[in-house]
Amino acid sequence: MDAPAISFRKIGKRYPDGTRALDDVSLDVPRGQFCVLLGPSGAGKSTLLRMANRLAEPTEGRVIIEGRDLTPRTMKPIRRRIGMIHQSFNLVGRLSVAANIMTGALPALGPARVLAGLFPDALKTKACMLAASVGLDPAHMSRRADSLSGGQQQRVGIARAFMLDPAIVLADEPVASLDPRISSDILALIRDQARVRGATVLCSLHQIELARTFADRIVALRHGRLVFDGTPAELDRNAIRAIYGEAGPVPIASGGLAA
Ligand SMILES: Nc1ncnc2c1ncn2[C@@H]1O[C@H](COP(=O)(O)OP(=O)(O)OP(=O)(O)O)[C@@H](O)[C@H]1O
Repeated sequence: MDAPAISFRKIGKRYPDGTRALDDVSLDVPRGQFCVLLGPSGAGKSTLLRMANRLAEPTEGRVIIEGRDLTPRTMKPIRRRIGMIHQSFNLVGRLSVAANIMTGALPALGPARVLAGLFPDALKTKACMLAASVGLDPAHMSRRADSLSGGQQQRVGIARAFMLDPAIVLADEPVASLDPRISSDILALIRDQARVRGATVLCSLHQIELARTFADRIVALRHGRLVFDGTPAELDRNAIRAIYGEAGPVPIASGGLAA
């Protein structure tokens, strides 16, 4: 049987200032799954997600990607297999949309070629194809990234994440900086792009309704511990209370619920 795309085994994380962010978290994400991480602010979602490409290091436990232990030695080849989508897009505002999309090839090209803007023609063709598939107009390609709307910038972020045909996409609150009205469009885009390419998605969210709509599976953290693991249908009132406590999640403007 295939190894899971991502395995977290007994993960603990204590930051240098003593903050205990994660405690004994074990989770297998099978290949092709759209797995959403829920939990109140400070629950440890970002810390766990960032461990999958070693942007954060566990103080206890193991991270295994497609059957291989993630270590300083294996990090480079494994990072080529992983795309990342950020909450605040993380684009270089003064660079063109095309250049931003092509920076997604950095793990393969290396920083020197990317900084010099030396992109092979095949990558330029691929960037155009990806831009079209995320709904960007060809006229956008030469525009500065910071001249685009937030929703358009996140489309650039999604195209960039798929540049190296990743097996895994990590999406860290990808709609938190966006107008709630376009959050569904952006999540649908991530899900559909991943589905077409057979990629696994681990995505942290604050909005329960969006999690229910898009997730194959929902996993939740509270105070750094796993407190829920089930299908969207299993995320009932009791589960929500276990995740967010008596006060419950905070309502947000879209009519959905946020932590
Ligand atoms: N670099 C750091 N140094 C010290 N503590 C940190 C650091 N990064 C995160 N933390 C702490 O670790 C805990 C988990 O943080 P994390 O960002 O993973 O939570 P989260 O669930 O993603 O929160 P949010 O939804 O607000 O983004 C919090 O208490 C946070 O303050």
